[in-house]
Amino acid sequence: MLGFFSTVKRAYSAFPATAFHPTIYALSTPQGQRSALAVIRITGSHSQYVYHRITRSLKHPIARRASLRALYDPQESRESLLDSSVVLFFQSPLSFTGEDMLELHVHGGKAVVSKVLKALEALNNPEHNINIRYAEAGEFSRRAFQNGRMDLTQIEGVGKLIDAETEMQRKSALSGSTGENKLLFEKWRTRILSNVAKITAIIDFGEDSEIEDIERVLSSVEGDISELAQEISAFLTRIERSSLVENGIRLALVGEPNAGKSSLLNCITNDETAIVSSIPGTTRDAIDVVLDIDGYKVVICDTAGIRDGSKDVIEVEGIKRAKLKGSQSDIVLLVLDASKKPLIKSSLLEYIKNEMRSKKVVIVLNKTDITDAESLQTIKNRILDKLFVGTTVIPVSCLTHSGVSELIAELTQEFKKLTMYEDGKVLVSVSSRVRAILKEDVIRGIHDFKTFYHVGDEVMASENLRMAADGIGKITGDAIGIEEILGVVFSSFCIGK
Ligand SMILES: Nc1nc2c(ncn2[C@@H]2O[C@H](COP(=O)(O)OP(=O)(O)OP(=O)(O)O)[C@@H](O)[C@H]2O)c(=O)[nH]1
Repeated sequence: MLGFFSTVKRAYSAFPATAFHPTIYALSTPQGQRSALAVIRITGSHSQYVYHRITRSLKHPIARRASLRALYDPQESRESLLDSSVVLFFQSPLSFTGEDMLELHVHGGKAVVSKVLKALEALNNPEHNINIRYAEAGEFSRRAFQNGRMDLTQIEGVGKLIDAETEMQRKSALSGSTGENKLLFEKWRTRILSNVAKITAIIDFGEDSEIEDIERVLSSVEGDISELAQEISAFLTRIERSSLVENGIRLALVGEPNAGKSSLLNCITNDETAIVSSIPGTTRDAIDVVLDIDGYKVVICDTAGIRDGSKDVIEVEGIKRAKLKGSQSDIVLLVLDASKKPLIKSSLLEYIKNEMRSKKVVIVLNKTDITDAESLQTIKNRILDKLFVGTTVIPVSCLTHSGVSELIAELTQEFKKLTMYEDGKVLVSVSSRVRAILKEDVIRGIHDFKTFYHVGDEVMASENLRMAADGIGKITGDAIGIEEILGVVFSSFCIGK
């Protein structure tokens, strides 16, 4: 009996849902770049055919074994060697897409890649039912989804993993790509559906039951759903924190003219990895630099010096923008010139105290190389005791770089605090699609369930719970009518993914 079922299962799974779709191919490594290797992937029922034609081998490829093969142009004579390549074959269903898949690891020269791609294109022969074409964006992942190899959250997680630029972005993408989120969403869906089943039983058979039994079941449903709503809300908070990791923590350098803001930016960028080069505006405008600081994506903004009484329209505009950047940032670095008297003008002091009240402000006491130790200690005490009680003061010298590593260590602690949900809980990054469905379908469904539950309308209460469950189905791709969702998910993918 067991043998029969396992045979049936094998026969079924060996036949992917996309079996009659054209075989597709694409360059999976970056396009148009000279490199040691380039990987061309082919997926679909004609993958083996491609293998035979392009290697001129009559033997079946051995699955999951890398072998060195000469590649030939199938259209030309025996001498038409294209390249010598490592070839890997994956047999359906045990491949990324669930279909037969072939990988050609060719040399990464532009001419080699272009010639091999042309050779694959020439294998298209619709008259003989051999449909082979270049893949569309996200088509490999789409087939993986269609053949049940991954759900939508995993596919979106893989997309985020590929896009990750920093260590924290990589970490937060993992829960999606490894299927951890999928398991959590499935658990929620099952929990909601089991509560829907309980209410449905009461609607259908309630007349035959004792009133106390009905009330007991309904209140257990309400209790369980309330608990679940809290769990989902906590998950949403974790997602919100993770969006800081994804979009970058915004750090504004604010201070009076000549305090050393640009010098500090240069110090930090020298020490850390610049992910993207500086994005200049006009010389007096705010400048954003994107950095990787200890695994966190950080957008540092150098702003125009803030001072009163300027008549220069461009400077006035620069000051206005500097203040705006300060208020839009997550952390403000207030740069003060320790050698200057007064240390800070009252207008800037008031501005920081009033406008930056709700923000983390770190005071950077610059130019310590030209300030004696005694005065420095007096200034530090004055800041901590009078000017900005309870803030953090880091003395630095942009000239000698002293104190810069302490400043970076302090900032990293702040980044941790900003992005941490609860001790030990890792960040979780999901697509904006998933976030929207959780808020609009799932949380709203649960909210409306409670409203109808409290007025005693079990039918509408259960209908809204079902809507919440369908929302989760939309997230993972289990919902009926999924086609409209697929376009949204795969539109952001690149070719060969
Ligand atoms: N001695 C000393 N000079 C410094 C230090 N940091 C900056 N400077 C000098 O201070 C002057 C102003 O530095 P900037 O970095 O341009 O100051 P800023 O705050 O960006 O100035 P604005 O663009 O006018 O707002 C320059 O001459 C720097 O060389 C430091 O740590 N020690």
